[in-house]
Amino acid sequence: MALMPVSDALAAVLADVEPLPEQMVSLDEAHHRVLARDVAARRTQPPQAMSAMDGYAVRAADAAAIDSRLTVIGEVAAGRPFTGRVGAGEAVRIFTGGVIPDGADAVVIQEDTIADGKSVTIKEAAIVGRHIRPAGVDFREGDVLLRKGTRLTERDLALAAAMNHPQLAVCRRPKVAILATGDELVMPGATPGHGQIVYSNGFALHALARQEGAETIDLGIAADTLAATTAGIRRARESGADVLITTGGASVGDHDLVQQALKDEGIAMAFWKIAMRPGKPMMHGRLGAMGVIGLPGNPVSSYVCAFLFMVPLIRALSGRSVIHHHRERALLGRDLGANDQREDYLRARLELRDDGTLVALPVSHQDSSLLANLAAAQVLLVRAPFAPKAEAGSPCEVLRLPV
Ligand SMILES: Nc1nc2c(c(=O)[nH]1)N[C@H]1C(S)=C(S)[C@@H](COP(=O)(O)OP(=O)(O)OC[C@H]3O[C@@H](n4cnc5c(N)ncnc54)[C@H](O)[C@@H]3O)O[C@H]1N2
Ligand code: MOO
Repeated sequence: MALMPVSDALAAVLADVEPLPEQMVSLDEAHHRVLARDVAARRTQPPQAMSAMDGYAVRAADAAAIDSRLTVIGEVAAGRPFTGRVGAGEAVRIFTGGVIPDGADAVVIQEDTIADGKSVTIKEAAIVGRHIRPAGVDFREGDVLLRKGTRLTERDLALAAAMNHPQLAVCRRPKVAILATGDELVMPGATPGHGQIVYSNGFALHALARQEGAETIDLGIAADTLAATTAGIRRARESGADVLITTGGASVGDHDLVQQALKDEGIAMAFWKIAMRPGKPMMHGRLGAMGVIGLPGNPVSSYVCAFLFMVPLIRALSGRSVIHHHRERALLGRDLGANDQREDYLRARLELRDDGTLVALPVSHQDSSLLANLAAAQVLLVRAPFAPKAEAGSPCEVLRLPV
């Protein structure tokens, strides 16, 4: 198969992907979940005009002159409205959040009054509407304030609560099973034997998937045999995973068995090999209802491909309306040579200059095994296939990596 352009590969990964079914969750469980439906206010907020300050509710006309003296006929606190009416020459003691009594059209703050038993002297002229929050100034019953596809922030939760929703309809979290392959891999903390490598890819993949709202299933490390790889793939299906992510064994070597195992299990392979660097040997297909992304084993290739393909897939399954990474403009921090047929995703540091411009400085060693400079990078600098050489200071596009 020929190398597939990155944009075509991404379109294939996302083709026909539908948001997962909805479920109701309490507000406590809804943080960072994705709304499956629009949410309309169940009440008007505030439901009545309310005081924004502690002071006196008055008729502005009676309190327009300094030293006006008004009779205090009652008190209103938050949750305890005053049932009477403020008439000429009268005032009602009021506290923040109290319902403005009938007849009153202004609040004079406590600091601008002198209270004297049953009367109050006004020391600052009242103005109609001053310190009053009109009914519905925040929102009205029926207003749609949260949209389907929104990933709920903590602020959205407060708003949903104020709209009187104890629960929200969200999409089920995607289940992402992660299977590593490689005889050479040992877990962190072990003492690696000669030629052994410490397993690292899965830690980034699980964390990235979870950060995007997925539930992850750890299928461990399969040995480089067809039987072990196939067993891992079967466990993914049995676990009900929506997505299987494999890492390693994606290339052309004698021990690269992932593609063969997937084919033996009946995968409908959409592509293998992308015109990108790092990440060329990535593959994608569907095994029944389960989407499969076969990531390359090189640690940086594995991460960059997951960032570019797994993340949008998880977002689409989660029901998010915004699934694509946002490209930002920056200036190139150093000269770059002409590019070949592979779209490049260069690890780069991002600097903010005093004049507000962003400068992306690609690290000098871009080998796909180098995790230290992946961790140190803040962005991936995107270079189109066959981009001509570019000088420091010329415009470029970057994708910010998660913090
Ligand atoms: N003749 C060719 N050789 C290679 C090609 C090619 O086109 N022709 N492509 C190269 C590219 S590009 C990549 S990327 C790699 C990807 O190969 P695999 O997916 O088969 O990866 P492995 O061989 O299994 O591993 C590569 C490397 O990464 C280490 N690794 C693997 N898994 C993990 C893990 N979970 N944690 C940490 N490190 C891991 C592994 O030990 C190897 O060192 O193929 C090139 N070859
Ligand atoms: O695609 Mo590989 O990731 O160039 O090393």
